[in-house]
Amino acid sequence: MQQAIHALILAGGQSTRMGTDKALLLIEGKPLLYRLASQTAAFAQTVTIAIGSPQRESLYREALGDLAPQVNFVADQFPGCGPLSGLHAGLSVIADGYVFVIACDMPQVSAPLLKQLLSKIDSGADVIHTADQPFHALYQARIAAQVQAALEAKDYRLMGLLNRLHTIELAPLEGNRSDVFTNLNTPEDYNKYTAE
Ligand SMILES: Nc1nc2c(ncn2[C@@H]2O[C@H](COP(=O)(O)OP(=O)(O)OP(=O)(O)O)[C@@H](O)[C@H]2O)c(=O)[nH]1
Repeated sequence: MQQAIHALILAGGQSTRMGTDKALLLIEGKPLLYRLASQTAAFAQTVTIAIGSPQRESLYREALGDLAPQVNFVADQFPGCGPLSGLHAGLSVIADGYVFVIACDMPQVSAPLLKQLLSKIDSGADVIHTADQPFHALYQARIAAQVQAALEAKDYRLMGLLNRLHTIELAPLEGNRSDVFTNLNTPEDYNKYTAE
């Protein structure tokens, strides 16, 4: 069965540890958000950014420049509830198919990870993830209602949600996993990454 593949970038956090908006950090002269939108647009039918607060849209449009018209921006319906709220907001506006979810503080879409996840889409599972990082994974758009139920119950744990869904957990990715799952949470993370 042919499955549509979409991308969802979670970008509604507070960046407290970084002290400045992580989505706008410059890597090789481009904002992180721009890099991820461009990398995901290369394989995804649509790219959605879960921006948290609607006030961020104009700032992020500016950061995306020429890519902005290709991107959907969606605000959280459960503000302040963390990444699960961003997952909910994104899945709610995507009609069907699988959604590749990535955090805005991850500097790189990993081709090997994507390939491993996509190898299982014929299963039709609700979620396909590796043992490394269950949020950075493929989610069926149709599970938006279950994510909403978890948020309404104030249960913000991803593992609690996954336990109620049909999931496929793949073995940890081989090779240097820090390349794939690196995320930039602090100024030290950013300085180290950009110095490499
Ligand atoms: N849409 C949305 N995304 C969120 C929310 N909270 C976190 N995220 C995103 O989820 C990813 C992981 O977030 P964290 O690093 O745990 O939190 P953060 O708020 O970004 O950073 P800290 O304030 O330093 O904890 C990042 O891409 C965030 O932008 C939220 O409430 N809504």
